Amino acid sequence: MNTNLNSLSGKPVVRLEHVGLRFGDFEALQDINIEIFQGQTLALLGHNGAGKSSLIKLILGLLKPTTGKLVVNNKPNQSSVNLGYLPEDVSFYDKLTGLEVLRYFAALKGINSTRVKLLIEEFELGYAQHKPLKTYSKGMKQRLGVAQAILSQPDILLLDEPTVGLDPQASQFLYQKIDSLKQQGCAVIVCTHELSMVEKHLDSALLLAQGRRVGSGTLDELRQVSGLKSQIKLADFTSIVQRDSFLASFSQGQKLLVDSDERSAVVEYLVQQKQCSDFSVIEPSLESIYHHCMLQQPDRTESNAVATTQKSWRQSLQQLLRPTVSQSPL
Ligand SMILES: Nc1ncnc2c1ncn2[C@@H]1O[C@H](COP(=O)(O)OP(=O)(O)OP(=O)(O)O)[C@@H](O)[C@H]1O
Repeated sequence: MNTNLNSLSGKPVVRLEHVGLRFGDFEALQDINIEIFQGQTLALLGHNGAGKSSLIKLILGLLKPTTGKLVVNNKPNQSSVNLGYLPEDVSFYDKLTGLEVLRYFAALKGINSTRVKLLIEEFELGYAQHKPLKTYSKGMKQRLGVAQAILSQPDILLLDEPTVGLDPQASQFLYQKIDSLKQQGCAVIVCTHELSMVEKHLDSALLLAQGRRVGSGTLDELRQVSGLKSQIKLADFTSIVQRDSFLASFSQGQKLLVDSDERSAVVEYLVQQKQCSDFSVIEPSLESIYHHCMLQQPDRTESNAVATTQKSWRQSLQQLLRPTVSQSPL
């Protein structure tokens, strides 16, 4: 199945058709079909070992697909594409200063010093630019890492866990930068486990489990496909539901639970009923969609001798979620 990640405008800059990747006997990725668009952010999600970093390395050209076809920016190979990359564990030589690091990468890429100065300012590193990296905090190093990744003003930016270990403000800062790059037409691919943070910034998501696609699309598309219900909270729930049989038919606990295709009709009804105007709608979060998609997967680990850890991952997730999922789909 071809997963056109969304129907938003923009040019596809990355296309994978039936892409598979093997390491010896181990299938790290299987039958991945995606298109990634200019000016959009794709969140790449999945458990540890799902294949996210491998997919990023395929797009970068650091790995070659074992099967299928991968086209990046309509070019025959990635060496002629302007790509930016922040690896998972970014580490620079820590005796160099921030400025020296950026100058070094700029020289490698033939970029002038004006761009370096601009990025130092933009990433708020001016006060520390002459200090060695061993004195930098995690947040400063990540800001420097992202500045390095966008030195060449890439068409495609790949960020492998850019906000891991960062405080909420530092993460927010990086996501604001990512948003502004995307507005300039860059296609951004972010691999992360921080679902609530990325949820506010993504245009689409690809969910992987054990190397397979288990969900993809915009948040709305993922909500629709998951079948998870939205919650509607009413200020005066009990008295309203007691006198309204239509609303009562959706009630569960102290809230209304509605399918995505019922939501707008129920909201419209509430707006028309003047006594029920004080309400809020809570849609299924990316995190709940993620857990739902993961739990829908058949356990294929018996057939894959290398995947013992993935099996234990699945068991712990089931244990963790079983009570919540059985009480409420939200
Ligand atoms: N060079 C390699 N040789 C053999 N197996 C590999 C290699 N690189 C990755 N793998 C395996 O491929 C699978 C996918 O790894 P990958 O690093 O892509 O996962 P990931 O989703 O990025 O995980 P994490 O969230 O932990 O970073 C894992 O089982 C991993 O052990």
